[in-house]
Amino acid sequence: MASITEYYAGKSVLITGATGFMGKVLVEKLLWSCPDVKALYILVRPKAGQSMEQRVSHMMKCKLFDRVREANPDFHKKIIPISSELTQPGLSISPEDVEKLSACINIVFHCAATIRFDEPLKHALQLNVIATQELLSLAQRMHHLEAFIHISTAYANCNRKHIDEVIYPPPVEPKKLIESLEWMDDGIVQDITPRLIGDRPNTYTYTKALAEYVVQQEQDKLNIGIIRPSIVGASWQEPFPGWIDNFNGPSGVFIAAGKGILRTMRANNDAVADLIPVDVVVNLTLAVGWYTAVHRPKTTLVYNCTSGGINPFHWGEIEHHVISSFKRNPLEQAFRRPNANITSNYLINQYWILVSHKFPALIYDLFLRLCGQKPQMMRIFNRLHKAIGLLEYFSSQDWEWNSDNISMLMTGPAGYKGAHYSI
Ligand SMILES: CCCCCCCC/C=C\CCCCCCCC(=O)SCCNC(=O)CCNC(=O)[C@H](O)C(C)(C)COP(=O)(O)OP(=O)(O)OC[C@H]1O[C@@H](n2cnc3c(N)ncnc32)[C@H](O)[C@@H]1OP(=O)(O)O
Ligand SMILES: NC(=O)C1=CN([C@@H]2O[C@H](COP(=O)(O)OP(=O)(O)OC[C@H]3O[C@@H](n4cnc5c(N)ncnc54)[C@H](OP(=O)(O)O)[C@@H]3O)[C@@H](O)[C@H]2O)C=CC1
Repeated sequence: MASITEYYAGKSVLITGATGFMGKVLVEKLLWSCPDVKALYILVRPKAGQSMEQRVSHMMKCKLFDRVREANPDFHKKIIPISSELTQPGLSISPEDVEKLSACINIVFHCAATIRFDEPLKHALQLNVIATQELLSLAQRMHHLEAFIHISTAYANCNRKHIDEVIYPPPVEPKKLIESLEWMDDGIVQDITPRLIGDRPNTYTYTKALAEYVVQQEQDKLNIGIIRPSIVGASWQEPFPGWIDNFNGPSGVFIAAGKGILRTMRANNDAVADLIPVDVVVNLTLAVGWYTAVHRPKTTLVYNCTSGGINPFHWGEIEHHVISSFKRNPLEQAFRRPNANITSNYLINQYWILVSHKFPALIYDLFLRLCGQKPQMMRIFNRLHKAIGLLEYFSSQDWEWNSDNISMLMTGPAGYKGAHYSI
């Protein structure tokens, strides 16, 4: 049986979301560990005044690609950007590109999504569900497709306490929801969103659950694997320890604590902080791609890519590590000396918000005004409070994920023994 590296040799891979946090690490790892991969086609849109080409060339200059660049200065020749805006019909891929992709792609990794918790439902649906449907249709036109790997989230079913590696019935039939929202204006959709999402905390988890169902519907036509990472954090080992380029999830909270801005947050000290390093998720993704293509499981396999069941770490411990490491390595231009406490008590948290957040912000803004500068601290705290308000749901409770399929992948007859792809 071909090893993972052998499997990818000569293959053409399509990646969505390659400019994102996880996508970039996936591209790098493929180029590094599978140097004989034939080509990586990446769907990219122009953004923030930069053309697709400018964005890709900027991305390849990133420190993340240093080791690949050193090993093969021509590595960029393997990356073939395809212009695509995923929210447009047909993913706005030109007919020539559709033809090209249909003729050559062997494996698809679908990483693109909106991961914002406050995304309006229509947009989250458009990107996370409708674009996924469109990509599945495109995949069905690919003559040599061996596997379609969809990146979901461990929190797609966070309305349950115990989460198995199965696709649960969707909260609503996606097709019906898409049809009904089509004629509603944004105001109406906003009004009914809380009723629709029900016991899920945001439109992100809701639409990711719908997307899983949409993907599973194609299991008779495509060879599918679904990966559900929990809270994806900085890299553990590869390409070097600690790589991260965003403020999503806890990383923004950590930075705010390191800057001495965040002093209090509501979380459960004893709840498991299910963090998973991005390189571990990417290793698993490549292993799942290989397994799905080579072993062709009869039904869609779901992989709960979580850490809490194997190596539990708690929010209370995180508080200790974050604060002590920022004390040892202080950040530049900190507002105050780092010192943050987490509490599960609402009233205590409100008290400290008043005393340690709002009052100092007020004083500092007064000082800025007196110096003839624009006040800014209260605005920063308001944004921080909005962000942590959206995160609290995840830091205040525990989930239990079954991870039998991950164990099967690592230790079963197909066990890939971890070399170069440790998970
Ligand atoms: C002492 C420590 C204690 C520890 C306790 C820790 C507790 C942590 C708790 C719980 C974590 C649980 C998490 C669960 C996760 C589930 C897992 C998943 O499945 S997926 C991922 C989930 N998705 C998200 O994490 C998105 C969450 N974020 C959002 O939804 C939004 O960002 C939001 C609503 C929080 C804020 O939105 P806005 O619009 O106010 O801000 P914006 O657009 O994000 O960025 C603010 C500014 O920062 C810049 N910025 C962002 N990233 C940057 C970067 N890398 N470099 C420089 N600037 C950056 C931006 O450009 C922007 O600046 P400009 O206003 O445009 O000037
Ligand atoms: N980060 C996390 O903690 C977790 C993430 N996940 C899942 O992992 C996947 C990747 O997440 P992550 O890398 O963190 O997310 P990012 O936000 O960093 O990346 C999202 C990617 O999707 C692309 N994208 C978004 N909108 C469009 C669009 N309209 N057209 C074309 N491309 C678009 C972005 O492109 P552009 O650069 O142009 O914006 C970017 O490449 C997602 O499916 C997410 O749900 C799951 C669990 C945890």
